[in-house]
Amino acid sequence: MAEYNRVSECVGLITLRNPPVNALSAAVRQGIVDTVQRALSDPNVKSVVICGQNGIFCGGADIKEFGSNMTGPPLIPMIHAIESANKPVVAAIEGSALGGGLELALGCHYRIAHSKARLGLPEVSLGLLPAAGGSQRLPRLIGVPAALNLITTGRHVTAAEALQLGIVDQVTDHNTVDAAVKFALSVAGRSLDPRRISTHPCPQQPDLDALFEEVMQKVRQSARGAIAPIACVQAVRAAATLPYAQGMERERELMATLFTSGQARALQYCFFAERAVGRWRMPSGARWDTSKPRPVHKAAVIGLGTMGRGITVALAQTGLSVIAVETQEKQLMEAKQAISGMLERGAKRRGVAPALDGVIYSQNIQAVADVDLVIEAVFEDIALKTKVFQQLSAVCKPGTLLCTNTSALDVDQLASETPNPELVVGMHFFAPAHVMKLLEVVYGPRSSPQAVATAMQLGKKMGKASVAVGNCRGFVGNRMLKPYIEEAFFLLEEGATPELVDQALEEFGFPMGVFRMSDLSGLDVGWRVRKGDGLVEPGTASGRSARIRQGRRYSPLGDLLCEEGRFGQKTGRGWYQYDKPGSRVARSDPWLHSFLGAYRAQHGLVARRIDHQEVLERCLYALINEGFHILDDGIAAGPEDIDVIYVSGYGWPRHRGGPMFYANMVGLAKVLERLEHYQQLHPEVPHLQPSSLLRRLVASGSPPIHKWGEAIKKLHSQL
Ligand SMILES: CCCCCCCCCCCCC[C@H](O)CC(=O)SCCNC(=O)CCNC(=O)[C@H](O)C(C)(C)COP(=O)(O)OP(=O)(O)OC[C@H]1O[C@@H](n2cnc3c(N)ncnc32)[C@H](O)[C@@H]1OP(=O)(O)O
Repeated sequence: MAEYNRVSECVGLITLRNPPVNALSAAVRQGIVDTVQRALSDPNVKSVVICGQNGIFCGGADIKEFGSNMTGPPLIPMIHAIESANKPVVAAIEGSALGGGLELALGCHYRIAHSKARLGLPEVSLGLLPAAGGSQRLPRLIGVPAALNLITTGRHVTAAEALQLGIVDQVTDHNTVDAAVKFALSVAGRSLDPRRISTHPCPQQPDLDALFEEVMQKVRQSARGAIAPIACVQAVRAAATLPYAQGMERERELMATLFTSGQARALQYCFFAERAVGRWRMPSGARWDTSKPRPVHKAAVIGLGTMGRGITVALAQTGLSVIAVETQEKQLMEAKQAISGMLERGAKRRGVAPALDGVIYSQNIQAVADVDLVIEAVFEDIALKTKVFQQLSAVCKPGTLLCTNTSALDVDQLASETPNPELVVGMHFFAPAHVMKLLEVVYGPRSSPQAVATAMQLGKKMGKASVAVGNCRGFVGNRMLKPYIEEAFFLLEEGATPELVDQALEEFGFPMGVFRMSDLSGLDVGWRVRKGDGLVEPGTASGRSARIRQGRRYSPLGDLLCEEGRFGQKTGRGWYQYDKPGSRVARSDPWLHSFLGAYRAQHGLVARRIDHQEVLERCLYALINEGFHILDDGIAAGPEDIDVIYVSGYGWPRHRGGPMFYANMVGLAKVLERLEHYQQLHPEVPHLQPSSLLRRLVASGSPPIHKWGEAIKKLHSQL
């Protein structure tokens, strides 16, 4: 769909019409081909302007089409036809020009952008490269280093940066189409040869080989196994070293490999999953589009430890007034300094003024009387939290939403201790709360839809990937983490080392393996939880029976390390050793290896050879199996909720789409078969017992992930 009008007598105006982002669907491509042809064949038309409706130029190729048989005119010849036109074609860029949208603009002879527009080639984040000539035209236009940066990171640039880089010719604060029409009139009749980017050589670059080598090394390191960033470098290299036609051929070959790769499917799934989680539903039937959030202008944070500080910063950065409460004076002063520092650094990075005045500090809980929403972030102790909630219920104005940032305690129990349980939800942030993208919004049976809608909207305002989940031990993320960590402990007992387990997980794509992560977050955290659960016993007992607790296999390895004072990085010793407490570089620790040897001997365990595949299958399939239980219990509405939680909060490699998508890619029957295999070998490990949902899905023919909802009626997947 592209509309054609003649304006100012001799300018052909083509408007892309495909809400919401004017993606280049088959119909839009056909519309462009037809209207360009019409403009070029009209003798009264001297120049052409292409714009998009509703303030957005174009969000790129229609990603939804990638999963189907693509029909309609292909992009590349369409853009070539524009570039080789004998009348000037001007792109009027408002809103966004991304991916194929920018490639279309690069085929035009001139580009005029509104000052608020954003431009970029984000294909890499979808597992692709700019394959409608973008990888070949952009380096020719702005040079190899800048093009490499934009194409390998996929970052969006402002109009001002685009002007500085030479991507656009003019930036306007006024009506972009009017400016483009005026511009088009002014250039009518000029020679277009110098404006055809594909005919330009790439700007000369000294030490080209060294540059590509350096960038490739950097990209390989940060890609964690993703193939698209590497293909992006290869495509730009082709632009720098080959004639345009050959460069295009290389672009096509590289794209063909990426396009059919599982990684592109996974990354595109993530794109849609992140949007789908905003369309939340509760088992009661309450849903995002029928639940109106309450306005939140003023919020409060109670407790200014690490989490409370980060939450205060996240709230203040959205422009809210925040009352930050900490009863201990010394803590309050320290927190004020830390929060101000974080706000200042964040503002400097974003080039804005720090919201220091947005935060009012108080030692008195009465100060929160007129806020719209409170986030409690005191120590994880149910008695303390209950007391705080009771105080808040007495102090706050009627209707104030009471949120708890607990990561482990029972949100329903807390709600039941207040006179208005419908106003209570969990807002589970991840440390550091002003940086980490994930927010679990935890509803109980009595939470009102309005309370959930308000917390979800606030999460979105803070730029979080907010996922609504039901209340259960560990919610979604931590509940799935438990079997993953337990399997890693069991693998150590059976002969693995922390290095081996971590290497397998890091090669899979996690930024850190389970043991390095445990050292970072502190071994004492899990120890405290296990003590609370009555699982920790003195470490003198030996044999198999000493490793069965509460009727199931238990590994006391983490407890034994804690008894030695090895809490991880903060004590300089954990699963690894560190130069000094607080240092981050993990080194193999011979003490740990002999400790493991002695432990195995004490318990009559014989070390065996364990390979990466077993590590991955046991850790990941145990985690995935718990994900199926969570779906079956109705704690998550669909697999996309789990996947977004794992990709945004737990370091699951995005190019593998999240645990449930990964299970779908591996094949549900295979996951089931491997779980059954390990369950036979380890009958005392309940989390290896395949979930009945997994069995039912396999029995119903292992439908693809977006059809799980059809097979299992309880799911409310929004994919
Ligand atoms: C044998 C094999 C041969 C292989 C050869 C195959 C060759 C194929 C030829 C391809 C040529 C390559 C072309 C090109 O290089 C590839 C691309 O262009 S890929 C797309 C690149 N574009 C993007 O990544 C942009 C994605 N979108 C965004 O970043 C944002 O949506 C936005 C545009 C900045 C707007 O943001 P918001 O206002 O916040 O809105 P939302 O993000 O919530 O989006 C609203 C709504 O729109 C849907 N949507 C957005 N972009 C697209 C899109 N490009 N295609 C389809 N749909 C899109 C989004 O999903 C939302 O809908 P909802 O999911 O909520 O229903």
